Amino acid sequence: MSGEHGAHEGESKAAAGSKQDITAWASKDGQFRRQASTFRDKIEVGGKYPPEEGRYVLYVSLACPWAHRTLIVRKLKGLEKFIDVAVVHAHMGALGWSFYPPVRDQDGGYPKTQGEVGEPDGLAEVTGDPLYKSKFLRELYFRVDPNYSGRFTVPVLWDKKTESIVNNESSEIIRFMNSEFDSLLDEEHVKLDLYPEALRSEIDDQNKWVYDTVNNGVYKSGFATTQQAYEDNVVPLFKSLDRLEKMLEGKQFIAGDQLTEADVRLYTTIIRFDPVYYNHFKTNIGTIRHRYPNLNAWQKRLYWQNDAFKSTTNFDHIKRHYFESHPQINPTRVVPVGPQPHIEHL
Ligand SMILES: N[C@@H](CCC(=O)N[C@@H](CS)C(=O)NCC(=O)O)C(=O)O
Repeated sequence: MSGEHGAHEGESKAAAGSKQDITAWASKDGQFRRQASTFRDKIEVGGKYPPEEGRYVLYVSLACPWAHRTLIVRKLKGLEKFIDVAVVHAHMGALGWSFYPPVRDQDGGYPKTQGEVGEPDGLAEVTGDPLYKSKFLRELYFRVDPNYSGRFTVPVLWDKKTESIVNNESSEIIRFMNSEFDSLLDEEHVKLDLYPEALRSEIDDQNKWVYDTVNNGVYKSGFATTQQAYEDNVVPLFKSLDRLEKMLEGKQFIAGDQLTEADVRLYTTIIRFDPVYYNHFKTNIGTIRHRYPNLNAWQKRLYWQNDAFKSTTNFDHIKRHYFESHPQINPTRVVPVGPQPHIEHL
């Protein structure tokens, strides 16, 4: 279950020091490498973190595809009474995720540093930090480990009882959400198994290449700072989309004939593709809606026919986050109006 983000751990440690500008993403060779997550405990029956009503809080950004996975699975499995949700603001500045809008410069733009708490700016669904009224997500990490030197990422699954982080790796969080609450759920939610025994090897296989070339592939294309690094990633990304398009021919779901975590993990990238990645990350060999009819139909079915997908998809947060938070890519921070609609109707 581990290892999704394990490949390049040491590499970005230095770049992740709290004095560094955390928006300096790429390595010297122009390639973006995602750092491994640090907190890797699990919720489990009889374990240190047992399933218990009202005990946990999931800190998320509605913009973030990794956090989005956990929100979808929380809804699909009916875990609302066990796990509350806290939502950060969409803008991420040099100090990382914040629970408040940043203070704007006199000209209305965002300042380079972001130490101050700004006025509410009308972005709906930002909850702030319900537990500690923190200004920045980093405060939670330092609460647990004052010497923490990794990145301050969402999602964070927080335990109210021990005041600690259970886990900050989405691929693991969705796995224990899928199984470890079952003894406390109604039949319908127990029945929904997103990682069924019979499909595990198929799902594991797909997870590997989909993670590397699609989920992370869009970031590796978008954060590349050399032509070579960009092309080295954007081409495999579209090869994988072509492959997924073929896999979905005459099929409803990615793995087997049922909804699984493979659908959840792919959806959070595909739903952001036309509205954001296509132009912001220059992944513009084609759009989902024009080049990939099967993928488009698949994302529309999930969005329009399953509330766990629709109710957790917030295009305001998604668009504002990317276009406003990466000045090295979009210095004006102007947010494009299209595509219209963000997702086509069925
Ligand atoms: N290992 C993580 C990756 C999470 C991640 O990279 N989240 C991004 C937002 S989409 C983040 O919080 N980045 C902040 C940073 O790296 O400083 C997971 O899948 O849970």
